[in-house]
Amino acid sequence: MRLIPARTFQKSIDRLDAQSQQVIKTTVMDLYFDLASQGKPRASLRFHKLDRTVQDPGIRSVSASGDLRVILHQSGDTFVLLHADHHDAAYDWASRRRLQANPVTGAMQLIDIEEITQVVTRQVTHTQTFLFREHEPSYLMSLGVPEAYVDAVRHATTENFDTLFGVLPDEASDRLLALMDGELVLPPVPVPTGGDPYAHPDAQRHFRLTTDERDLQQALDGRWEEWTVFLHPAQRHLAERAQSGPVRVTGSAGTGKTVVALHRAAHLAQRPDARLLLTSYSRTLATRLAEKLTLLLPDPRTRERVTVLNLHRLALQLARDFHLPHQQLRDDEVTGALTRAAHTVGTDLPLSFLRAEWNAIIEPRGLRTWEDYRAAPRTGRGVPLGARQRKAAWTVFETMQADLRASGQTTWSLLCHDVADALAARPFPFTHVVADETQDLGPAELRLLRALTATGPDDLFLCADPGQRIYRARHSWLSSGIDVRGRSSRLRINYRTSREIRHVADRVLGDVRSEEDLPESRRTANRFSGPVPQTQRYDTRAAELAGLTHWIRDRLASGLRPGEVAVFTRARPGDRAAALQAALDLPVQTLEGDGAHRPDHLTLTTMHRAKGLEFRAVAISDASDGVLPSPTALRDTEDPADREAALQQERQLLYVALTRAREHLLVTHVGEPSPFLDLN
Ligand SMILES: Nc1ncnc2c1ncn2[C@@H]1O[C@H](COP(=O)(O)OP(=O)(O)OP(=O)(O)O)[C@@H](O)[C@H]1O
Repeated sequence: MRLIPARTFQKSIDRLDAQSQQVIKTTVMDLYFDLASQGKPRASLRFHKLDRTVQDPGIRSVSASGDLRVILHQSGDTFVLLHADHHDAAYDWASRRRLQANPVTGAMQLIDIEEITQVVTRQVTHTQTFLFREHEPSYLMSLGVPEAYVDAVRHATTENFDTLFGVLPDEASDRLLALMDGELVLPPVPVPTGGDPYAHPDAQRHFRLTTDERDLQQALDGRWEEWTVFLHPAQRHLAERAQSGPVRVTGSAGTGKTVVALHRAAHLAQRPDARLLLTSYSRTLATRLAEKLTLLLPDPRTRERVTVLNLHRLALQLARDFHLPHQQLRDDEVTGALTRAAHTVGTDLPLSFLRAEWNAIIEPRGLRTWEDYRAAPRTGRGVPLGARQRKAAWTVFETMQADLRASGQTTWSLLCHDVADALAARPFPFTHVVADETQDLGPAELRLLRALTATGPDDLFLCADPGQRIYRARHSWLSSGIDVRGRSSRLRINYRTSREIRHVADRVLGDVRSEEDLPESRRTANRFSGPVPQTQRYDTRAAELAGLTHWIRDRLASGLRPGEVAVFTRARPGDRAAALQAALDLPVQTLEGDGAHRPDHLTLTTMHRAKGLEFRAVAISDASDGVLPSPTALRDTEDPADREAALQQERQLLYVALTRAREHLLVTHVGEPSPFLDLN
């Protein structure tokens, strides 16, 4: 006997009130014990087939207390828990569902028949170019398209595929998107004759196969969040597959890259000799990763094999251990040091040029000698440099570096290079490195990551979205010794945001290029629809604050908790935190500390700190002309290439902020809107 919970079952229990949830849990455990011990449920559960209105003859109902019902499917001694709800709603749900194996892959699929009828009707009214018409039905089914949807898929057009992809199983949408990107998509291996339709990787996205009593109890206690158990086949493949070298996982915002990084870390940590680093950009993100990893690795002995630390802290820790200079200069202090060196040397090169050259070439690459600088390519720099000028510039940089060394000071990139150099003479601290948010790593950080573990199988696993690069200019990974060719994969199912929010964010972002300067496809399928994002103009800051307060109150009144709502600003929020706190009479957190999740706090923070996080409702405050792009970010960008890069980073920053929202999005501006919001 098997009792298999489906993803739909867990989602349905989540929607019930606490008391009903408890009743359902007790009923399911009773059912489990009855089936396991005597092969049939006790009479009081009123286990029975549903009437003729149901499309699938395998559908059954079980009575929990009162009018609560559990809908399940029986086939021989396999029982699948599908749904739980009050009587009428449960029966209505059941009347529209069919559980059937895909005729080509053999994987079990749950189908919503009414949805098909609606989608097919909508699809066939269109007469534009059909996207998948040339593909044979059997090929489409081999990609995971349920038989009942084949017709709709063959009628999909560039205008309506988005809605269709929202209702197809994720694995099918993912493969169809890959076809649209021009990839050769190989079907998954089908279930062998006589094999188990629930064991196929496609089915594991929807059904939890291994169920003993403890496992079932955990599911019922809500200890399996969807992302912990129901991985998409592409995510599972990436998390579990042995790799011959560095891997790059890419995907636009909300496509589950962090989830894959967590599962990859948990998978590698099963090896008894593993010493693994799981890292991300900021302290907040590392804290969140650590919280989530514990869900995947409840056994402390396995968990101990993983160090979760943001790269800054790790580098600083190693620099201290290795007795390297680690007192880091702030940006303005770097400018001061450069000004002093220029003065000592007596150059006539403009300071803005020297600063840009230091930022783009010398510091990130850790250039220490004239020979290295002379040989360094200046591709992408707008201002050409003659040999004499180059030598003159180097004299300034050399003087500055000598000054820094003499006073035990350094900069972030130089520190990374020093630590990487020191590691070369020591045993590798880690057997594997899994890193998230790596689009923001420059040459220095990449070199450090590379130096942390030996080159070889399963060494580096890097998740990145080039569209979310907000700290660094584009930089080739290959030139930093990280070769992911043949080991690069894209995730295409967006689990976070509504289709409406994604559309706005994608339009703000525009085209994106990869680390190696190749165009990046950003096609994704969203799993749900939501309210249309709003843009609101105000004439004064005070009116804007009042508008924001009103919007937040509405969200809270509609049932959202304070921890599910966030406001993001381009500049530091300053006294706005206190003003919002007073207006709403709620605690407000700015994420400047450890970044731990506080469900009773509203979040008000910068767009930069929003990176990697998510909220049900997000307001972007003061996205006004003159504020975004930030004039400070564009300062010292006389070189057109620098200016273009800075503008692109500001645009990507807005994209990051917009894509933190799951359901509700408000963008406000005081006076004219940011030019990035001009979407026509
Ligand atoms: N297989 C899955 N099933 C259900 N939910 C998932 C799955 N994978 C990811 N999610 C959910 O989707 C949301 C986005 O996931 P995640 O943060 O991993 O995306 P991301 O690609 O790292 O996003 P970003 O680049 O914007 O930070 C999270 O709420 C996560 O729990």
